[in-house]
Amino acid sequence: MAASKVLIAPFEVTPLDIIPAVSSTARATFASHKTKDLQWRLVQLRKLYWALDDFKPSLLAALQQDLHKGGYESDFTEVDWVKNDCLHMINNLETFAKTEKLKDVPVTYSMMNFRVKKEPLGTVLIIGPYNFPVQLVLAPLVGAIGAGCTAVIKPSELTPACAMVMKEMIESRLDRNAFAVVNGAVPETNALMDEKWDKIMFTGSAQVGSIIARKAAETLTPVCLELGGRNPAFVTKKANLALAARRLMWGKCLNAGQVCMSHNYVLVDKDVADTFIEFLKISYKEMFPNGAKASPDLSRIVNARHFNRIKKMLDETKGKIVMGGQMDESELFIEPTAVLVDSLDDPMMQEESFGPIFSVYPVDNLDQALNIANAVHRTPLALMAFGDKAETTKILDEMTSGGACINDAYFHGAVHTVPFGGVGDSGWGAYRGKASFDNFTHFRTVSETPNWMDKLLRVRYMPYDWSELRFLQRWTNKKPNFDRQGTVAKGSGYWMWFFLGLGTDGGGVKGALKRWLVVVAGYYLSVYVKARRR
Ligand SMILES: NC(=O)c1ccc[n+]([C@@H]2O[C@H](COP(=O)([O-])OP(=O)(O)OC[C@H]3O[C@@H](n4cnc5c(N)ncnc54)[C@H](O)[C@@H]3O)[C@@H](O)[C@H]2O)c1
Ligand SMILES: CC1=C(/C=C/C(C)=C/C=C/C(C)=C/C=C/C=C(C)/C=C/C=C(C)/C=C/C=C(\C)C=O)C(C)(C)CCC1
Repeated sequence: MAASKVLIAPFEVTPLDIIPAVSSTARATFASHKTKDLQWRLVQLRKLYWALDDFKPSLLAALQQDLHKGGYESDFTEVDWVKNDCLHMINNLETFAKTEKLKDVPVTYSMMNFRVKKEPLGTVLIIGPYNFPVQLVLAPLVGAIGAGCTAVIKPSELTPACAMVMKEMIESRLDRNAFAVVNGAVPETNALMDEKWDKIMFTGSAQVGSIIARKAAETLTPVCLELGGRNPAFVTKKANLALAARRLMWGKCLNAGQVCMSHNYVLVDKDVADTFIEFLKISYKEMFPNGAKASPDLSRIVNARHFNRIKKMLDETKGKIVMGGQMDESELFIEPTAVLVDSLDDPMMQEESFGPIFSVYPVDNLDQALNIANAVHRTPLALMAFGDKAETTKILDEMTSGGACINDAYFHGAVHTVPFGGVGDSGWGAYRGKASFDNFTHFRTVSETPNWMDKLLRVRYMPYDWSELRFLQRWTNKKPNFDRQGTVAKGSGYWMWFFLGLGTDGGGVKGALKRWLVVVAGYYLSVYVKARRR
């Protein structure tokens, strides 16, 4: 799609003195209750869908201008991706928003209609990063609209063209009193943080995330934090090395590796390290036959500061560059680069790359790989595992991460309908699909006591009467099926199931059915054999 002919307004910082009014307008709109109407929310989501369609040329041009992001990636992972997200919310909103009957209620209270009512949290602030400047503010917005919140968005100032197009798009197409965009950097974010919000959703670095969380704590404002991490990839001897190399290369080349989930380093079995590196080079050639610099498909680094941050990692590494290594500051170009390292202290292991460079660290075995990965960063945002079933199971069992992908680069985080989020210092909370709705929703438990029940409720009123309590307890308290050592006691119920299930408690009902099947088959076989003998 041609993106070059579109005119984008120069970046304009929102004046600090209007920020309180922007926030109070959004709060007043929420207080009017109009956002609680599902039809109102659906109309806003439908308008956002068509706004994305109509503004697509401007958004693609802005992504090209800010990040040199090609139209293909911009459409696939930003504009079209959010359109699909919008449709998913529109198509499922009624189900997500439905009041749910609570089933885990003791029979004693079952007539009190316990339920969970889904209520919008209120007015929320969405702060975005630069790497997917459209997706990472608009997907949270889809969740906020779906949940019935009003919202103010603060896009990254490092992608000014995207910020300006989104401001125009949102404020011209959505309810202006409910949704607004504030543009700017630290002073504007600080001014926004001085306002009262019902939730803050922040996507960005762990360093700024902790500033936001600290400030939010002063007013006990809940936060959803989507942060970064030093994400490991594991490649064992049993992995398909060619595929692992190709898929990991994709993960490092999409958006020039400026992807929060992409691998920082690859822990590869030392016996196959050389072969793996050869396959990386082959994949590079296949993806960029004329070299990465000449390709329209490789984004550039967002600015000189980040270019120099990445360059410094390469300058300071003690490792050996085994693929790539070219750079051109005038174009903010960095070639997809692999560095063979042998020390945990290497900057290529310790710092978040957030660019097209990664390290390859040969290991003796999977246990060593897991020890290293847990030492580098115990709670990364993502983890990628290539190996056989037993190995990938071991990796998932012995190391945590926000999300994980087996046999691919971060595909668990590429789909708009499934929950996405970090763990520990890589993030708090999740969103996307139903999780986006839940992220901005208060799950309010409601019960309703009928008038006629009052006689039954006598037991709770003063003056207390021990005999009434004992009576209630005799009828309603459940008995434990375990002793003081924590061992499950084998009572009459256990033995009944033991005999009916033909011995052992393994396999549950399915196991018992299988055993019965064997017995019945054996019986018919013996009848058949006897009949043949006659
Ligand atoms: N988990 C995720 O979904 C996810 C997605 C994308 C990026 N990230 C992470 O984000 C980082 C890169 O993005 P970035 O450089 O735009 O992040 P950043 O933290 O520098 O900036 C994010 C936002 O915070 C604002 N900001 C910056 N400094 C601030 C301060 N001192 N006080 C208040 N606000 C401030 C910026 O204006 C921007 O809008 C990487 O660490 C990456 O891993 C995480
Ligand atoms: C061919 C037919 C079919 C099968 C089609 C298949 C299997 C298609 C596969 C498509 C793939 C692999 C698409 C990849 C998409 C990648 C995306 C969208 C990446 C997204 C990246 C994101 C969101 C990044 C986020 C970054 C963050 C959060 C932080 O920085 C059938 C089976 C459909 C039948 C018809 C024919």
